[in-house]
Amino acid sequence: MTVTPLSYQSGFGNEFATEALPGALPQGRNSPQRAPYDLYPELISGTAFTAPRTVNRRSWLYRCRPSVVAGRYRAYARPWWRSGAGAGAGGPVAPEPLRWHPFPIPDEPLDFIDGLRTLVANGDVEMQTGMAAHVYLANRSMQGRALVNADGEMLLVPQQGRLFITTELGVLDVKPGEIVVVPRGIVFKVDLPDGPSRGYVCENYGAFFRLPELGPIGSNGLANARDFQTPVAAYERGEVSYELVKKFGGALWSAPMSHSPFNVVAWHGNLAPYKYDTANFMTIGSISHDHPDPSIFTVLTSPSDTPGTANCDFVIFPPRWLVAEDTFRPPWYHRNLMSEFMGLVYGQYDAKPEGFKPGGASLHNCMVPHGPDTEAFEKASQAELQPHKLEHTLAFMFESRWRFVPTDYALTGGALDTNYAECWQGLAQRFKEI
Ligand SMILES: O=C(O)Cc1cc(O)ccc1O
Ligand SMILES: [Fe+2]
Repeated sequence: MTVTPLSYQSGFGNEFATEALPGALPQGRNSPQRAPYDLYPELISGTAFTAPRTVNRRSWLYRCRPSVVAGRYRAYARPWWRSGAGAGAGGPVAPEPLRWHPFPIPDEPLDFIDGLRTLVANGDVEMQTGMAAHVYLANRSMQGRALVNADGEMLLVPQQGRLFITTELGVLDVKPGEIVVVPRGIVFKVDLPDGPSRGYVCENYGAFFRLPELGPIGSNGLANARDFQTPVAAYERGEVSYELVKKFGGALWSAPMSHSPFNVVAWHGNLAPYKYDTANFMTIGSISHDHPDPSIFTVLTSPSDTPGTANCDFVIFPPRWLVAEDTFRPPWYHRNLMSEFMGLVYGQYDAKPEGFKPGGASLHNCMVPHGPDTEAFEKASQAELQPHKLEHTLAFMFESRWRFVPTDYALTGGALDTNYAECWQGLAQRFKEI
């Protein structure tokens, strides 16, 4: 790679333009008869050509060889990476809340691809709807291989260990607390500079993630566009052989390449990977009374065809001040239409201070009742309501309009907390008719 130290372009969905060699980006046209440095122009579109301008995404890549130069694909069986509502064993999904202890990172050599385990999924990759939530449990960098996902965009939430991500469009260094999104169809590889690493992945089969509308909040707030960081062009020199692993139609495939797929010398456009530091999230909350809906914590949303009812919302619960008066401050008890998958990057989550651990997960599907555990209820209903800062904590939620189906790995892989529902059984009747 030619770029050290890493630099980024700022903004969300901009018309970015970047070249690793001076003059490599054609000016005034996209596909000149001969491009500078005899590079091949190549288009990647992330939306239909005719998608409305505001949601149209495409980029022009100027590369040493076009992507079509690759060997034949063979099936690459990886049973842990599952797709869509058929991801489970096939039986009905019990209407139970589920929780998982932290997923242990195995000792056997596993890179990001082989260490990926699907926990829950919904929708259908063929219909471009729904999503999967995975964990990755990896202990070595992807050596001589690259990954490309035709089924969806990949939102990575590192929980332990930094990720050094090489993409066709440049490189990103992502630490826990930050997230990274690689669009559908962009080739990437994951190196692990910190050794054994764990994190969560949202594989979004639906509409690409975008910033939520701000409504009465106004023109600033939540995740601000300028805090998103997209890499500058960087390319690998020389004839290095690669294995290209492709997710396509719910299955994995592998093809040999006699050169690096990371051979893009310049690019421009608005379809690009980006990272975001959740520390920059401008959190909004109640400064009078009551616990607001968690939609105020939406970082990114993938809409569905029904307005306001997301294919997937990516929501964070970051450090913040709690100041609401005469208010039960943790989440209320609730049953929701939307299905909720949660993970914890670090610290404690206020509704489940003990049982929900960093590196673990929970699932509350459509209309499955849940809320603070007994201990959290006792504490919060008696606490003296001073301004209080929730510190050193970062939980998140992938929330979807479609019910999640847990996989075999999720149910029988050893991390399931079989006593989860016990955490509410101490909620005795307190009602007294006077
Ligand atoms: O269930 C959860 O812990 C997530 C959540 C948090 C909150 O503050 C309100 C609703 C909600 O689903
Ligand atoms: Fe909830």
